[in-house]
Amino acid sequence: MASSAPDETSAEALSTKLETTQLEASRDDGGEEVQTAQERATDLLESSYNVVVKLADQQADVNSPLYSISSFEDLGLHDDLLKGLYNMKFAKPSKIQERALPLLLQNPPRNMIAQSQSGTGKTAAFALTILSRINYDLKAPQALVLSPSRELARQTMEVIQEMGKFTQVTLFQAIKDENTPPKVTAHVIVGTPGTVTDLIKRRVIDSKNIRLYVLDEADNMLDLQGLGDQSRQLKRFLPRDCQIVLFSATWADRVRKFAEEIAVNANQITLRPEELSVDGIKQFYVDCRDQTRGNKNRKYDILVGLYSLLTVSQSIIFVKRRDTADEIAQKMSEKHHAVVSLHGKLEATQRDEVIDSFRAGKSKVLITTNVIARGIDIANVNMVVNYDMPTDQYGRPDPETYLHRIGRTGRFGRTGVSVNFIHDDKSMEVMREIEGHFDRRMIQLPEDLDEAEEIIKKAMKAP
Ligand SMILES: Nc1ncnc2c1ncn2[C@@H]1O[C@H](COP(=O)(O)OP(=O)(O)OP(=O)(O)O)[C@@H](O)[C@H]1O
Repeated sequence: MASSAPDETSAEALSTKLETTQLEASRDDGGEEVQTAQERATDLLESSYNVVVKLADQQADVNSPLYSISSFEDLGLHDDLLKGLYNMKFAKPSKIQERALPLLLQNPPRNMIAQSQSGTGKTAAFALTILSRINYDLKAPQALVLSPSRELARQTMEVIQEMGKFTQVTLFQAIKDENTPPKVTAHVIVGTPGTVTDLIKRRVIDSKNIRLYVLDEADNMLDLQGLGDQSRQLKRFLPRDCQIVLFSATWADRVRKFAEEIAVNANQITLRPEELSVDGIKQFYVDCRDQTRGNKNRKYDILVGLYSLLTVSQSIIFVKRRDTADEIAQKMSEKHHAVVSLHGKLEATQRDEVIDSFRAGKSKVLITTNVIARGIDIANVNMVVNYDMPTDQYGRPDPETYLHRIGRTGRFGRTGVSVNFIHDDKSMEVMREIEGHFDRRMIQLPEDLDEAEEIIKKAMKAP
């Protein structure tokens, strides 16, 4: 990398700018356990609801996952990367960045299994590692990032591109239906497991120089119920000394052992389930059970009723089935809501159009299945609706998916609201189990939708 002189985007200039910004913050429980050798810490969590967290506030709450004692300069990053970070208006590292980066960058490289609450900046942690480790003179793939969905792969690619703006980095997007050259020479490959496996097998991607293998949403990527096998199989194509980095907000016990098998002797940063909820996200439910009146559409009527009252900047509604997503989207469009639906049945190009239009704010409500439950980062999403509670393939409660879904709001210190729609005793049971898992009570919204709207509105504003 060419060295760079600090310019008007320097840390000082940036922090002065930040200190003049009006922000609010609050604190609550949460925590983190860093397990390099014996080091352990129990932490609290802070949330704020503006774009950046005021430095002074962060310093006041040492237990926030957004708090750190270091600066990016302290982490020994190259000037070109610092410039990239300032350009993205990142003033200070979050806790996961502060803790993970020195471990990720140590030599000889060590594997890493890391956990941090949703929206706390895991992507930047591995993106900076990648950009720090590349030999820019070698025109060959050196880092491979796998994501569970094309939407997340595209987003991650853009983040690395943006962060590496002042470097010579080149990237390749290995997702279905992309134009593929005969030979990929880009430094970094970001893709989904199926397409990457196919390209490696066809030798379009030469894996011999890959020194960094990152599984984002790694629990999902290693879970046999998820994308398991391909991500694990891919390891055999990689050099033996390749550094393996696994990141997620959730690590169900059943997948942790796979993680430890694939990332041997890894440094680990872990959280307890009760520390995982982001306090900026206020969790509600509405009881749509209707034993007396026999209104089959009650759940839908409440949904539309709420949306006609609420002023939400952007929101995501999660449903179980693709046809439900389309059906609700159609009905809500008829009521003049700017709605789109996204699920695995759409063509790749359609999926790209839908998510791009939502990201650009052209559509306000995105109705989707679990395809984008993970990782998607859209700042204006201030409400998530679980129209159907998340369950696994056997109908059992799926707390991990729940956490990822609601984590599409309340990102990096912002506030957000989640609302669960409970339509029968089974869905109530699922919600209660999820409450127990995270040790969090969800607040019931009143039947009167005007009152419910007031409560939601207040929660969206409250720090
Ligand atoms: N140090 C920082 N300063 C300011 N903003 C940051 C910083 N680090 C990350 N962000 C921003 O915070 C948001 C969330 O980051 P990111 O998407 O990496 O979260 P995550 O931990 O990967 O979440 P998830 O678990 O949902 O995948 C992004 O918009 C990112 O640009």
